[in-house]
Amino acid sequence: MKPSVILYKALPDDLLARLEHHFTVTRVDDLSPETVAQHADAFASAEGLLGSSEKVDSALLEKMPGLRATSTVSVGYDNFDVDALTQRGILLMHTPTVLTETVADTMMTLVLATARRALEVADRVKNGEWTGSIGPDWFGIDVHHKTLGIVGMGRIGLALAQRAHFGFSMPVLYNARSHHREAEERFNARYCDLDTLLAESDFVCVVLPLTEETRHKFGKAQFARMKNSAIFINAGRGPVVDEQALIDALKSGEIHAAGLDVFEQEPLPADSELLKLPNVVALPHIGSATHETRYNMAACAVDNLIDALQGKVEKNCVNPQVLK
Ligand SMILES: NC(=O)c1ccc[n+]([C@@H]2O[C@H](COP(=O)([O-])OP(=O)(O)OC[C@H]3O[C@@H](n4cnc5c(N)ncnc54)[C@H](O)[C@@H]3O)[C@@H](O)[C@H]2O)c1
Ligand SMILES: O=C(O)[C@H](O)CO
Repeated sequence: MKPSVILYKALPDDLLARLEHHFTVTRVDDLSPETVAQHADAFASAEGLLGSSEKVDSALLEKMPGLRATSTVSVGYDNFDVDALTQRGILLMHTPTVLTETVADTMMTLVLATARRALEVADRVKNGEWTGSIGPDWFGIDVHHKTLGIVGMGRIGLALAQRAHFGFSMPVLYNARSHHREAEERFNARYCDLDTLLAESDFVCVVLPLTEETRHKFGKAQFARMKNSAIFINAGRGPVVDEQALIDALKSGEIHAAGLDVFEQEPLPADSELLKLPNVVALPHIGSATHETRYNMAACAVDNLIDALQGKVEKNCVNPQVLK
């Protein structure tokens, strides 16, 4: 008999067929208590779980006593209680690498869009305001040769450093828990403490995971250390930033602009003050959202679940200690 799995995300037809070749699949809309109650038998007997963007905590695991592996269609896994999974011997698989270049492109998009005010002036054109030669009130600021600071020098940080160094001749600063030799050797990136990075960077680019250590790492004090001309970019996780402190810093002129792909609350509420500020570019968490990359992430997650339930895990595992 095939193992049973719960699928809580839509998959392309060929990937669903691949999953169904290996498993008996129960498709659900979400992991809410109502959905779990409605499909209680399927949850109770499932050995695998595949999807994204839903909380997987002890309360859910209580309802899934047969669970052996979870597979998320994302690299970030802050919505999983990793300790609870590990204690129960359940593998957590994720999708690093396949999305790295696409997310770095998104971050560069935010750098360019905020510096050149691309969305703001394009809206003015659409509103019929381009009626003569444009003046300084339409101008942006240069990106090339400015200093770009990266907080979170992992896979995506490294791909951003590559773009900044080779594409835009930007000096790259970075802050990390340890030196990143490849970033230093290939992209001439300079390690510095966070306060120095904040004080010297023209663009402060954050691509940190959300952990207890990084929650609200950027608040009033950090924005105060940045240049008044600095542009703040966040594509890691929203709660890494104290959003009210960011709004205050943007309104008071403490910093110049912000480009954001992630928010404390997602979807960003339509009445958020961020949306009233002309110097904010807000994207709907599209870091990895291209057709190619979202397909590759889903394929990776399907293969990860097959590997995990067949005992063939060699990569993409968050808690490999479960295997020992
Ligand atoms: N906006 C999006 O759509 C999107 C897409 C992909 C990833 N992400 C986010 O980006 C994060 C990073 O992805 P990645 O593939 O580069 O991961 P990664 O693990 O390769 O890189 C994360 C880096 O952050 C560093 N780090 C962690 N805590 C730190 C701290 N307190 N101080 C300094 N550095 C610290 C780690 O050492 C690591 O080098 C993910 O965890 C996810 O939350 C967002
Ligand atoms: O972590 C990730 O992979 C992205 O944020 C998409 O959810």
